Amino acid sequence: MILDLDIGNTLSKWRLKDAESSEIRSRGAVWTREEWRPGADIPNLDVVEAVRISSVARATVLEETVALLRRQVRQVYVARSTPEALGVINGYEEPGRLGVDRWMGALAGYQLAGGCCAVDCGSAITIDFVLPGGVHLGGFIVPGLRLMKESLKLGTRNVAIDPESEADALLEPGRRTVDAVNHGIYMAAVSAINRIYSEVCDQQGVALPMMLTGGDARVVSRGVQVPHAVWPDMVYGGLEASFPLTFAERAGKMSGAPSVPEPVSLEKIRAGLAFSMLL
Ligand SMILES: Nc1ncnc2c1ncn2[C@@H]1O[C@H](COP(=O)(O)OP(=O)(O)O)[C@@H](O)[C@H]1O
Ligand SMILES: CC(C)(COP(=O)(O)O)[C@@H](O)C(=O)NCCC(=O)O
Ligand SMILES: [K+]
Repeated sequence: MILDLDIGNTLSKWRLKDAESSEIRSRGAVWTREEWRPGADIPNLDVVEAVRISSVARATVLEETVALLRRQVRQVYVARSTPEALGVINGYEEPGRLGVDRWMGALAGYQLAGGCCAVDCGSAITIDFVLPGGVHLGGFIVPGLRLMKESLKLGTRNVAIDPESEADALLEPGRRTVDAVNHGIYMAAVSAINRIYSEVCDQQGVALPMMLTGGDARVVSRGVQVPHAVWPDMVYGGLEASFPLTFAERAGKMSGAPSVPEPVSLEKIRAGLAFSMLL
């Protein structure tokens, strides 16, 4: 079995993948914490022959996790943000400082679609751009839904936005604190994504396919007007592309990869921008 770890600032997600069939056997998430001890929530390492890790947690937490894993697992692969990988040129002045989850998302998006806009809706909402030739432009970081809610300190922290609620209901003015907060942070997130995407496509003269991932992707997706695909396992896709271990991965296949969304024309994006300027 292959154990893939996506350690974020809020949740540490894991996924067990069959090394022969490439089938996903199980998955889970535990709150990211300072020290890592295998508990009921981490799968039994006896069946694990390889671990692949994307982590944005503090270096010491990662080092400790890796040390613990190396004692029990033959192959441990730790993803790093590098100046170049798989045809993508890291756009950061200091490439190593780009969040590894963002780099994994960019690599997965590029392997799937070529040029793309990779949006990860987690503790933070990150928006990265890779041009058709593989040049990563860098990106934008916006507080995630939960962080925006917490920063308001209005006691609505535990009231999540209902992923099934109608999108346009979220466009209505809230008549209770929890609605005012949820509608507000939802609009802040989706407005930022829609506008940033349009501005960068306009600057670069290319309409890019957008992929959305992260724990809040489903909620945010309904408000994103840009044609896009939701790819929950996009960060894992970057691990599969970076450290291919199964037959399918060696053929470039990434689990759960969606079909590439057809972007709208550049003209339409520019018209939309011009219109928003008029408002
Ligand atoms: N099971 C869950 N427990 C807590 N938050 C969840 C859960 N599923 C989805 N979420 C939402 O996803 C967000 C965390 O998404 P995630 O992409 O895992 O963040 P990160 O990668 O920054 O740890 C939370 O802020 C919350 O809004
Ligand atoms: C921006 C992030 C905190 C997002 O992490 P996440 O929301 O997935 O927990 C992470 O990508 C990170 O720590 N980045 C390093 C700084 C940067 O990317 O510029
Ligand atoms: K994330």
